[in-house]
Amino acid sequence: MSLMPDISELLARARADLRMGVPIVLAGEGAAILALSTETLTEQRLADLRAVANTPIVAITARRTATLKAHAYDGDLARVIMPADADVNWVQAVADPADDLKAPMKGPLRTERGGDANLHRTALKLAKAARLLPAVVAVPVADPAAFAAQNGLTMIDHQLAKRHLEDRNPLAAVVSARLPMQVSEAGRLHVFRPEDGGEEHYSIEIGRALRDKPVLARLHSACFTGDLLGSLKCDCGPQLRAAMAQMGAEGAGVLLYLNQEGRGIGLANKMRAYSLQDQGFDTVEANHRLGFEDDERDFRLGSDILKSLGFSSVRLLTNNPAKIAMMEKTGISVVERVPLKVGKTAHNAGYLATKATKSGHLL
Ligand SMILES: Nc1nc2c(ncn2[C@@H]2O[C@H](COP(=O)(O)OP(=O)(O)OP(=O)(O)O)[C@@H](O)[C@H]2O)c(=O)[nH]1
Ligand SMILES: [Zn+2]
Repeated sequence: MSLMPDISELLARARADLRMGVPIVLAGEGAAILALSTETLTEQRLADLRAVANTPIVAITARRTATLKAHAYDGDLARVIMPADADVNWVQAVADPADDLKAPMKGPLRTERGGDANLHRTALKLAKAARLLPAVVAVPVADPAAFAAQNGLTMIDHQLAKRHLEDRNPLAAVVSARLPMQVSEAGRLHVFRPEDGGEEHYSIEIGRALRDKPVLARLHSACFTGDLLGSLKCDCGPQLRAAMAQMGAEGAGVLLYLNQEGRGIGLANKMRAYSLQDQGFDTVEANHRLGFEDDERDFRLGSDILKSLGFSSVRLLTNNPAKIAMMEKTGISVVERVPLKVGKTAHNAGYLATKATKSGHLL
């Protein structure tokens, strides 16, 4: 018998540690690093890191590196060498594009060439999964197991982590209950929880959705600003309401409400992106300047939930061809694409046009 947490539980702990500003230990074969999120870094922790090894690296994604005009010798990421006198402000200016235009970085950034960046790559994936900026400060650490035990830190085995981060966490159906709604009195809300205790996702059944026929379905990614606040910057709120209205009118449908705020980067990062959009960057450029890809969502989640509810075929309400492709690839057949062309405003015309030209959305 062992009460030890497994790798998915340790990764959940590591995400929480990064969010709190506590370092984690990533142990690979023959090498290990101590890593901290740049976003939650303090001068004290930086000094502590330097006491462990006086050679901190700031790992950033190649997207962020391109904006900083540095070399990403590691391909998808770069290991920026910290000058001896660099402080937390310096680290945060590397990681966070908020002041890129106001205070361009002085001098070229030096990045590591050669050596192994695998541990840093995994640390960046963890920062993204923690919905933080994708940037970490890291130093090498000898004897990682003893170091983690002495300091009470979470230690992650790199090989296990790498494999686990590619998989998705199995979802458990937690509870479902009747929910009469304006669009249909026959509603039912199901709550799904990932095994690692991560963010929950919801499925809302409207009317009587038969399992042996294609169901009218929508995979809706959470948009706090659009869904709840009536933001005019996107089309999410009107799309959500139009999808539900159509399901109500047809008498059946299933709405998946996926907690993938900001195309999977989280609300804080989405607001960072909005602030860059006010500096003139479009929705895709803003994501890249922050160090993210255009879209960080995993739509396999949607097919997992549909399958667990017993659906295998859908009429999908979407303008996004990537959602259709992912459904088909993961065993849900899309017999029809039902367009959702609502919610165009003077504020979001540019956003919708960018989605059409850069992300292949159908206008
Ligand atoms: N990063 C980022 N996310 C945004 C921005 N505007 C909206 N979003 C997010 O984009 C997502 C939109 O999701 P959906 O409407 O489900 O997806 P879609 O890819 O537009 O596809 P369809 O609506 O199905 O056509 C939500 O998670 C929003 O929070 C933005 O400017 N930047
Ligand atoms: Zn939105």
